[in-house]
Amino acid sequence: MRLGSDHVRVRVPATSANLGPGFDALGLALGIYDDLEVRAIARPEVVVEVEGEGAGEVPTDETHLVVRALQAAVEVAGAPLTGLHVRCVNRIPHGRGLGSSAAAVVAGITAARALVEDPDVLSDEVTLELATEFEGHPDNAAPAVLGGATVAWRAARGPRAIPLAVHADVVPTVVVPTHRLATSRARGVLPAQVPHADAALNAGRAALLTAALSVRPDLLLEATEDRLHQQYRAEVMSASYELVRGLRDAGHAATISGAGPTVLILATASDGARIAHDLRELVDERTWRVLTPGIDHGGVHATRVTRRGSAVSQ
Ligand SMILES: Nc1ncnc2c1ncn2[C@@H]1O[C@H](COP(=O)(O)OP(=O)(O)O)[C@@H](O)[C@H]1O
Ligand SMILES: N[C@@H](CCOP(=O)(O)O)C(=O)O
Repeated sequence: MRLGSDHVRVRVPATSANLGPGFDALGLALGIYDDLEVRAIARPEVVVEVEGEGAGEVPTDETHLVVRALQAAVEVAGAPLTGLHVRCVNRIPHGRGLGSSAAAVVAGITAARALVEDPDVLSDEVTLELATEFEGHPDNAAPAVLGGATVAWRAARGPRAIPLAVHADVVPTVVVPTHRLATSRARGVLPAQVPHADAALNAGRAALLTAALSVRPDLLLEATEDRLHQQYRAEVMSASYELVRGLRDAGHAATISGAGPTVLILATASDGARIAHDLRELVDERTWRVLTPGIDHGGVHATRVTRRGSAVSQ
């Protein structure tokens, strides 16, 4: 296969995974975005420019996560690629449980999809499959690809995901700490086994959560109860865990976002603004940021840039 374009732009959302009981399965796309501009160049070199989150920290050569995912996808498509120039404007904080690594991987694959002649070779399913290989779990990649809320699972034929309707009244708030925690570390403290009663509770709550999110937001507090991962992770994110407990005791549907340490609160619109206001009063603004990003409904989006400067959506 040949390249169909040599210049594309990609916008990819942040994601909050788990949503409490839906460990490695449920996720929600948030209105915080990384923007990328990718050019396939004739010189055999890789140049990466990064502005915003991760600038001066992530590599700027072929080991950059976006480049690795893009190259893997181009290889799947069987298209030739000599060199790359990638410019990233990053707004998704790294290592906070807001799916920055999944966003980088999904953006790279989606850039490849827009660059190659036949984008169908890199369908949503192939994108999810490839992204899950990079990530190790599909729950961030699924909403990053599809937007909105998703249920993702691993089938014998590979990872799969379906969208989940979200009630128009559901409003996410995220409380983002300044400190980071690698997802690998937060996965490393999880036990190999959990009590059967806890597993049973989580199965019930995850099922309830799909209903609460879509038709019964009044049940979000009960539906976001979890005993599978958050209490085990408390030792590596004590302040976040305490904040979740305090918010839940006050009646709010708070959870650790992804592998943490960000805290996610799912509220109804009437409560959302008040919760964000109260949190801004409560937390130390030197160490926490309170954001109400809204839900992203479109998922990752790419445009081909033509020589005349006009763009064609992918
Ligand atoms: N936009 C990006 N560009 C390059 N690398 C990235 C990007 N986003 C994340 N990463 C890599 O992934 C790491 C964070 O991944 P992870 O620990 O899974 O946390 P998160 O919850 O933010 O996904 C970063 O430290 C960086 O190495
Ligand atoms: N299910 C995963 C989700 C990790 O999300 P991230 O945003 O922290 O990368 C987990 O809980 O480990």
